[in-house]
Amino acid sequence: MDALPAQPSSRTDVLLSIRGRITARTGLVAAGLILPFSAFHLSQGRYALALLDLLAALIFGGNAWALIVRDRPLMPYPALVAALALAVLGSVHFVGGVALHWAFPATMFFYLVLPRRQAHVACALLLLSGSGLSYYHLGLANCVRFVVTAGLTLLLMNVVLGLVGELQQRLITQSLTDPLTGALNRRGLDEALAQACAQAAGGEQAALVSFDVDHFKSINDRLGHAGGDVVLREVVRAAQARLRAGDRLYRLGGEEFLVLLQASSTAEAADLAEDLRHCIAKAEALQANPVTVSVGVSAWRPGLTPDSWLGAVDTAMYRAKGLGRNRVVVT
Ligand SMILES: Nc1nc2c(ncn2[C@@H]2O[C@H](COP(=O)(O)OP(=O)(O)OP(=O)(O)O)[C@@H](O)[C@H]2O)c(=O)[nH]1
Repeated sequence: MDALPAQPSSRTDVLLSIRGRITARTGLVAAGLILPFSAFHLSQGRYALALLDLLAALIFGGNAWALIVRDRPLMPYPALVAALALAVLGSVHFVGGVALHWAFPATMFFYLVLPRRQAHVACALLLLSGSGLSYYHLGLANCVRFVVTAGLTLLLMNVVLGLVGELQQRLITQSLTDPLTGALNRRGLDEALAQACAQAAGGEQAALVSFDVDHFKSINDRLGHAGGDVVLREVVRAAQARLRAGDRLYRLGGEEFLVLLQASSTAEAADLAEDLRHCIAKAEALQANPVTVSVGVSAWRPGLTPDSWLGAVDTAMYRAKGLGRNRVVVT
């Protein structure tokens, strides 16, 4: 059974959703910091360098402006990175090896605006050319210093991004999971149903199974609320043991659950629902206090929307209740 739908991880692109904001803010700060250098070089008669810094400040500032006002960058991020790398190397050309200091914030910026792998490549290229220039301008000892400190900067940046990715994954998992039972909660359900409807309309089969614990109030009355919680956890454990990879189990609230079955016809979903009812009734951990469930089944058919599909399976489940509970009703 799928614990969670696929989510972005530290291995994919952890900054995807906040890249624009990061780029706009760092761009504004960078433009503000670089402009005084341009003015200084101008006052010293170093016109080429003044122009280079002015260009870099305009690119950063213009890009930040476009992100803030139009919500999209002035130039694609790889082009921005290339411009920045050229500005760093250009500074070294005009000022000498000391300008290699710019390579440190530049490489960190690369990791903020590019996906990890692209940033690795961009950093490798900049550091390779930077170490060549460092050797040429500053000699072997300073070249080694540059390579080691730049390498450490990259390492630390990757550690931070790795931690961000881990925390992000943990937050996503927590926000989509019911803390009591470990089933999925309602949060991701609307999206999953909309996706399943779209796929089903395209020819794939899908079905919903809704089940509700019978007389759960009296179980709570007998065992206490904590005992009722244990029962809910065991019900989920028994159900999960029967579900297949790709099936998703949601806790809709209280003692009501929903399973989204991929690639299932009405007959297959009905069989699985019957198995679920049986597995829960016979669950070893529940033998001291056996529980039964009433189950509704609804395979997707043309015309069903996420809401009407949910309504259909709910109606089937309530019919199972009305017919005496502990049974499966297929709609
Ligand atoms: N232990 C526990 N009880 C809960 C939780 N959420 C809801 N409940 C209880 O579940 C019970 C649900 O009762 P009802 O909706 O009357 O349904 P029922 O007794 O199962 O009766 P039928 O569904 O008609 O078979 C209520 O007593 C709620 O307080 C929970 O997280 N833990």
